[in-house]
Amino acid sequence: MTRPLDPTTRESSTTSSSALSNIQVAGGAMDDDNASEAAAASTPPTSLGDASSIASGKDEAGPSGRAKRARSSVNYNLKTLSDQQQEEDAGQAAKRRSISGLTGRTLVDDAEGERSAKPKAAAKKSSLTESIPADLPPRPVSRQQSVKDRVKSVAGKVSSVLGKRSRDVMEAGKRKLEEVTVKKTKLLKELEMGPRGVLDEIDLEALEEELERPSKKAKKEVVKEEAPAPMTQPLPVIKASTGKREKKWQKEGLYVGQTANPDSTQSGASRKLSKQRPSSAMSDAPAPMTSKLPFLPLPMFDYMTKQRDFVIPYDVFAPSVTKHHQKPRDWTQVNKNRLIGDAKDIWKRRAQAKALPRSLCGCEQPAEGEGHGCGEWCLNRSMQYECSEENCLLSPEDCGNRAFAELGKRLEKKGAYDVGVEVLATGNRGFGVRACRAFTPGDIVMEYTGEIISEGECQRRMHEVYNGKDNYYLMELDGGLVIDGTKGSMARFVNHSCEPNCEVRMCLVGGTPRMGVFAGENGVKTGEELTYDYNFDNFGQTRQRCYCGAPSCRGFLCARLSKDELKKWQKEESERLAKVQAEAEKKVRDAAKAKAEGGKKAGWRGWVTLGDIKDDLKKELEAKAEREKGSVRAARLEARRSGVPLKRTAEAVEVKQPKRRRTTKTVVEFSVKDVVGDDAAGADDGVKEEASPSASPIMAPEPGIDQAVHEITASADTAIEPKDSAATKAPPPTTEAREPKPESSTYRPTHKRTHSTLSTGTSKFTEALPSNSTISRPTTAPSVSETLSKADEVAPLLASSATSLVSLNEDDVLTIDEEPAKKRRKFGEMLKGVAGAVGRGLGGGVGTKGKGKMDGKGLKQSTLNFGKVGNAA
Ligand SMILES: C[S@@+](CC[C@H](N)C(=O)[O-])C[C@H]1O[C@@H](n2cnc3c(N)ncnc32)[C@H](O)[C@@H]1O
Repeated sequence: MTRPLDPTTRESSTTSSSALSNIQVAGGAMDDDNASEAAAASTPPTSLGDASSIASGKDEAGPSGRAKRARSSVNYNLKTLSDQQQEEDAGQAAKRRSISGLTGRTLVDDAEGERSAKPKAAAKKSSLTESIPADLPPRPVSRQQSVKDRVKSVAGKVSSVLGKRSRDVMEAGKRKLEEVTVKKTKLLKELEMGPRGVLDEIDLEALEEELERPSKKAKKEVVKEEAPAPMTQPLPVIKASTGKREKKWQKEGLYVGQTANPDSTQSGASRKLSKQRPSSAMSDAPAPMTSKLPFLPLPMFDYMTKQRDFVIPYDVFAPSVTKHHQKPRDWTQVNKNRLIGDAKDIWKRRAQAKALPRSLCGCEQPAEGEGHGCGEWCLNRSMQYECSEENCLLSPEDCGNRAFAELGKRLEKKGAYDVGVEVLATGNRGFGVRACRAFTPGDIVMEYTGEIISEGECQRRMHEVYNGKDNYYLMELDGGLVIDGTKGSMARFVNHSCEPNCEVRMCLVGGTPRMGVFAGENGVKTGEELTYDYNFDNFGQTRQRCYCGAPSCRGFLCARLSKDELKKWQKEESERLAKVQAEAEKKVRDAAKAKAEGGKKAGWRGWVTLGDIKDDLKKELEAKAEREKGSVRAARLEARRSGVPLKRTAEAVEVKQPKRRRTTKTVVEFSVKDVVGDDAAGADDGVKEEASPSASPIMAPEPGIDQAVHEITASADTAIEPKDSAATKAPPPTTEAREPKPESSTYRPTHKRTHSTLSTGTSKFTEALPSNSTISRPTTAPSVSETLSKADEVAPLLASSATSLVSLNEDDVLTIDEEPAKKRRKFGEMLKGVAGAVGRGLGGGVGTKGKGKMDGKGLKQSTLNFGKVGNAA
């Protein structure tokens, strides 16, 4: 017969209750399986034999209706144990109670106390006892919670604390429970050996606490176990702290934080969806997804799970950052084709021959949302005709084969975005073209325009005009015609690539062939350099290296070379390089050799070594002395030295003095370079003459100044003639011929000047000189020493009789101005100064620009424009 179990009795204690009975009750409170085990295991050995216990136990268990697993080794009869319990004397019970430490009082006292404290419970119990048949032993009531109960409640607490977080926490609790069960089993085994109050040794309070507050280690474990299921996108790597907080930048835009492989985290439906979604040719962005992110997904990700057309509202346009960068110089931009020379005839003939009746392409109107018509199968398109009103029934909006018309409309707007391209310098390939907007596959980017020439003209230009140039802009058009983009559109700057993003196609627009640069099959992104495959069979005379940088680069601006060709080329190239190197080395050796020989001729054009000048000077003085041997001049000089006057010849006496005349202003300008000589000067300069046309009576220049002016201008004049010409070799006029000169006698230069009539003879001062007339700088001129010696000679003469003031302007031009006699001396001084300056230049080493200031003492601050003077080494 079963007895109803009042839950309150489990907590209350009766006189008959004991520690042992507690165990029994606790066993009853457990689930069925454990109950039997616990009951059996927790029952202490009886005084009865084990066999009878087992037998009676079996008998008693039957009616209770509880499933009891038979234990092979030991089983205990609860009923027997209960009876026995009742028969135990109070002393024994009190002893046990005191051992248990649950209360300090004896069991009897305890029982009595409890009875008085809980009369209701006792009354209830008595009523219950009354309802129980007398033959049944009173049910022992536990006054203390069983170990298992407590463990369970602790586990419950644990799970209530952490349970919501994870099942794993529960698992941890379960493990603890098992541990406790093991401990308990051990304990009961010990009890089997005799009651030793081992139970009391278990610190249940501590255990409870331990379970309530898991250790740090346990916490860590829990956190570890709590970590969410692995995500497809690896979590950011946490670096060892450097003590400094580093900012973590997001690498990309919208898709940051998404997994790299959305499939693994996507639901079946969204996986399917993402497969259906067409991958954008223009974007590398991963497909949107909803994954188990550590944070809530942004709203846009929700939108992205739904399939819909996605249109970027506007094309991204990057205005040029190279606006002020280097721009091509020799480029005349021409945006329309121009027929040149015989190309016109070819064009006409071609037009006549091709004047076929046009037919309609017959393409159908595209359905709503289907894009453009006149696609791949358009008849016009396949024949390289552009559709127009004449050959296509579709509207311009619906037709997809009107590239040039579209381009025309775009360019009409003239905006930078509409043009969409810009020229910029590339690193190693000259100029190139960059897209400053995106172009979808097949879009026309620009037209290749220029001069349309015939093939014959093309060959001629190649050999005569562009020979030796690095860049050619010749593009074959059609039917023996070529577009020369030298004067053409921006398309001429498009470089070659072995993996291009554009292609060049010819199209007949209204019967006229036009070349266009079209975006390739992958389109063109903003900022990309436009390229197409030149596809040269042979690019110019030499093979040019290709610097396109594509992985499949062919290496050269030509069709791919065979292995043999490549080997041959490499051999030739290495030979050529070796030759160039040898030449360079030879030059260096020669220079070193020349330096070792004393620096002679070691310099380059414009440099004169000191040794050269000294040698030249010496040689020329000797030659001059030789020339003048027996000359009138030599005689005169000798006469001066000796003090014996020179006897004048009859011829000389006959020479009439020219009539003195005065001009208001006669300015003769000489370049210092003309004075000091071309081999020293090295730059173009002129000798300017300026004279007032109005002649006024002036003093005729004295023979001395005439001679001086002659000498100076002669140095310029002779320079126009080759040095070895008869004029320069002719002996100088005799003294008799020059001083005094007959009025009619005029010194005429040995050559005709076309642009200037610088007067060199006295009578010529009467001539009206064109104002600012200039004598071009001679290409060859007397050497420095020649000029210097002349200057030395001329100076005293001028000092005594010159009528001109000579000044030197910024452009190293000597200006001779007619001035009162008191200033004449200065000319001589100046020339001396020139000589001095030359000397200083030689000593100082550098004289780069003819420039000077003159004061009473001579030329100051002079630097002479005959290049660098000094030791070239
Ligand atoms: C039609 S032009 C292109 C524009 C040219 N870069 C310029 O500055 O005028 C062709 C020339 O550009 C150079 N070039 C073009 N593509 C090149 C490449 N991939 N590698 C090396 N040079 C290239 C070659 O000198 C070639 O002769």
